[in-house]
Amino acid sequence: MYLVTADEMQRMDRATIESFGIPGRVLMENAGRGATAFFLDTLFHRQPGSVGVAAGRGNNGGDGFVMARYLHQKGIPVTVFLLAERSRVQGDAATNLALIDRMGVTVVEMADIAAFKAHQSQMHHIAIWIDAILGTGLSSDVRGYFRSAIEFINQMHRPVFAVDIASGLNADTGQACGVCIEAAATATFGFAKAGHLTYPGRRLSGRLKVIEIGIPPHMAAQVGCHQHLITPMDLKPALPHRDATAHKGHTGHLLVLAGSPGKTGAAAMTAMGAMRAGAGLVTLGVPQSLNPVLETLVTEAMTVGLAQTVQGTLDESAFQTVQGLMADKRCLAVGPGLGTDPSTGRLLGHLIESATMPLIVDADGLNLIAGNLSVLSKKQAPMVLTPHPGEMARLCGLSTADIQRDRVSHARDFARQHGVHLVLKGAATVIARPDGHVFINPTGNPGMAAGGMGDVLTGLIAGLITQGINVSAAAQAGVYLHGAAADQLACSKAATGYLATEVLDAVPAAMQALRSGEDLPDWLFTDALCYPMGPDDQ
Ligand SMILES: NC(=O)C1=CN([C@@H]2O[C@H](COP(=O)(O)OP(=O)(O)OC[C@H]3O[C@@H](n4cnc5c(N)ncnc54)[C@H](O)[C@@H]3O)[C@@H](O)[C@H]2O)[C@H](O)CC1
Ligand SMILES: [K+]
Repeated sequence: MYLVTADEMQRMDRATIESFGIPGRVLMENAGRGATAFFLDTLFHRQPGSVGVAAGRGNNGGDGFVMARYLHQKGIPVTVFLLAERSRVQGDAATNLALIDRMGVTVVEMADIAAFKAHQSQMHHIAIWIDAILGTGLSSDVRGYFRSAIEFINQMHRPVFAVDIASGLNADTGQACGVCIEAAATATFGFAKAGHLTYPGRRLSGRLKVIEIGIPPHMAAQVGCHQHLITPMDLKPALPHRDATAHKGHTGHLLVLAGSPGKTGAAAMTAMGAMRAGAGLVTLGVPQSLNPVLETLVTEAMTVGLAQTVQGTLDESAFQTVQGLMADKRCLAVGPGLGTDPSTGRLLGHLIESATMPLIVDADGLNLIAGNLSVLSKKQAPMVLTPHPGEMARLCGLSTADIQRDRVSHARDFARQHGVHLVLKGAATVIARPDGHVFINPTGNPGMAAGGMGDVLTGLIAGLITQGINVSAAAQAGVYLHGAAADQLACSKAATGYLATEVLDAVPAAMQALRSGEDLPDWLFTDALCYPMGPDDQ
């Protein structure tokens, strides 16, 4: 499912009006009518009461006027608080303002902060707010009058319904521009915006529904949109298919190189992640002194002890043996618990240069290449890197806070520059392809902030590649299934405290649910997909 930027949305909006002759007023009408239906379903029927529409002077305000009209027609008490001089409202918004005037909707004009303050007592009676202050036209940090108005609405602690996007939220990055409405629900138009699905925007948007307003769907590809939300519908066709006559020789063989003293669990969970994803065979190469431990830790995978350094990490001299092991493998996963010995780093360099099958690098593997990114240009086969924000910061020579401020751009730029698939982990994991397309994951929950989860993910992605599906689809499906399995545990067990090994065990059921289940609901409970599954379930 496409996710769009503010600029792409504006271009689609314009193209729809100009090329198809659909008037802007019709789009605004569709937007306001669709938003009203979602507003009534999701917030109003639970907490009926007087409605306040906080409206700006642009088209976002115009959508708010349309909503006020529909609510008024239904006999719902509604007051429009216009945060601008009437004379500054223009175009379709002005047309709709004139309409509600004629229908007798109360419009309170508050041209400046003084007028706003003068009407505060009237606003205290509002039970539920519609935020139509700023939409995709937001162009800078919110200051002055609008900042005070947004803070005032947030401080009232009434449910807020955002029109298109919570006012103050950057539609592209999901960051608050100085201040932002904290919405309980958002109706957005045409397409979800990238900022709705990236934190903190995802939390600030509440429940999100995309309202169809008449923009032809093919427009997204036409204007060059390159961001996507991962959905079951998109994933299903790419999942590995298993023939009735399949045997383990058909389902692929993976080589995992992982582990060092004190980090044997990472190696075991990576291998088991691949098995849980359905890989036919997994061989786990570990420093030789750890082989006896791994033999008992993993029952289903085969293990091989390899040459080690004095610190007990994999040694460069293991390369020849590893080359032999690589001969019949469909995928190579390197990094979990590997340690950062320079000799291990040289071994990894040789692997990157020589591997002819997809190679996935995680954890210490990433730390080992962070100081030597030029090695990436020597790769022969597709590579997947799976950094968490701290590892990404090391790869980019930036701080973690820098990365988190614009996760999508950093992931996309790195993937493009180095020709790799980049999985930037964390809430709303971002997967960037070398061609610049970016995929955002809807599944997962804060209970996953625990040791071992990343090792499981590496195993899942590697296990899917091993079964022959393309690298991009494997990265997306692995990330989605990892989060879906954890969501299942968060619902059935507890929000925190479940273990990475339990996520492993929950993967097959998550895969089954993905294969046979439905698409995402037509609205998203963006902050926790697994909790109430419909507007009436809360
Ligand atoms: N997507 C569609 O096809 C449709 C969208 N609609 C709605 O239109 C808005 C976008 O409307 P626009 O008039 O371009 O901008 P806004 O209403 O978001 O902004 C209005 C106004 O605010 C000023 N402004 C910008 N930034 C700031 C700031 N930081 N502080 C103060 N003021 C600011 C700016 O100058 C603008 O003039 C979209 O979100 C939808 O809700 C259509 O109704 C239907 C088609
Ligand atoms: K808004």
